[in-house]
Amino acid sequence: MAPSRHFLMCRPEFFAVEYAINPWMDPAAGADAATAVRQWERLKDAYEELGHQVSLIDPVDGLPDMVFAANGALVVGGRVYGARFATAERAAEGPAYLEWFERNGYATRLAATETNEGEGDFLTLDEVILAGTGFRTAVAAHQEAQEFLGRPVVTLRLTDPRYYHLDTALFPLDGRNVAYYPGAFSAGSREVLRRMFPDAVLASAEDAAVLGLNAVSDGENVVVNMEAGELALELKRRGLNVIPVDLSELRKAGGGPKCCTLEIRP
Ligand SMILES: CN(C)C(=N)NCCC[C@H](N)C(=O)O
Repeated sequence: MAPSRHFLMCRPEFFAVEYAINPWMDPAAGADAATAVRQWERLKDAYEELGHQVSLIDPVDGLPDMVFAANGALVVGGRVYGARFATAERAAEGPAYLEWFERNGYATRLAATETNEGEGDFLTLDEVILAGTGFRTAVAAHQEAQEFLGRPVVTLRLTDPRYYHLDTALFPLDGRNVAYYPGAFSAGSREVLRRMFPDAVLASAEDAAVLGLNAVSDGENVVVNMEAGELALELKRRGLNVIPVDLSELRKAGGGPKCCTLEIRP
C-alpha cells in the first residue's frame, strides 16, 4: 500500500459557472452544483478508500471556484506558500485558504506578494518543484516559492489557453517521473521536460482534451478522469492501478481530480 497522503478538499456546495476566466467556462450553459457535489463525494471516497486522509475547508457562498482547492496554496515541508490569484473573481480564495492553515496550526506561512495559483501551477517531486507560467502564475512567484521553500523550482512555459495551469497538462507519477501533454508547452520547455524525464508518459491531444492530465498519483494508484482511455491503458501498462472518476460537471469550470485536491506535505 502506498504511504498515506494528506489532502485538503472543499465540497462544491456553491459551485457554478457564473463567469468565464478560462476557455472551458460558458456561463450561458451553467453547471449543476448538486451533480458536482455527487461527483466530488465519489472522488473524496476514492482517496479515503486508498487510505489517504482528507481534511475539509468550508466552502464560501459567492466563491463558486473554491472547490478547486489545489489553487489555494502550495504546502511543502509543512511550509504554506499562499496563493495570490490572477483574477479578481477568485481573489478572496487566497486569504480563505491561508486562514484555514492558520486555524489548523501551520505556523510557517507566507502570504505571497507575487501572483500564483498554488498547486495549479506548482507540482512537487522529490528533488524539484515544477512550476508553470504563461497564463496565471508569474515567474517572480517561482522565485518567491523557491526562496520560501528552499527547494529548486524549474519554470515551464504553457502556451495553449485550454491548459492554463501546469496541472492541466502534467502530473507526477511518483517523486521522480511525470506524465504530460507536450502540445501544452513551449518548444524550450518541451526540451527541458525531455531531458528531465526521458521515461515520461506522453499523453495524446485527445486525453489532454478531457483533462486526463489533471490526475492524482500516490505512486501506486492514479485517480484520473474516466474519459482518458488511452492514458489509462498506458498507466496500467506501467504497473499503476488506475481509478477512473467522473468529474464531468466540474470540467465545465475547467477542473478535474487534481484541481479539487491540495496536498499537504509534512
Ligand atoms: C488544476 N487546477 C487546480 C485547476 N486547473 N484549477 C481549476 C480552476 C478552474 C477555475 N475556473 C479557474 O479558471 O481558475
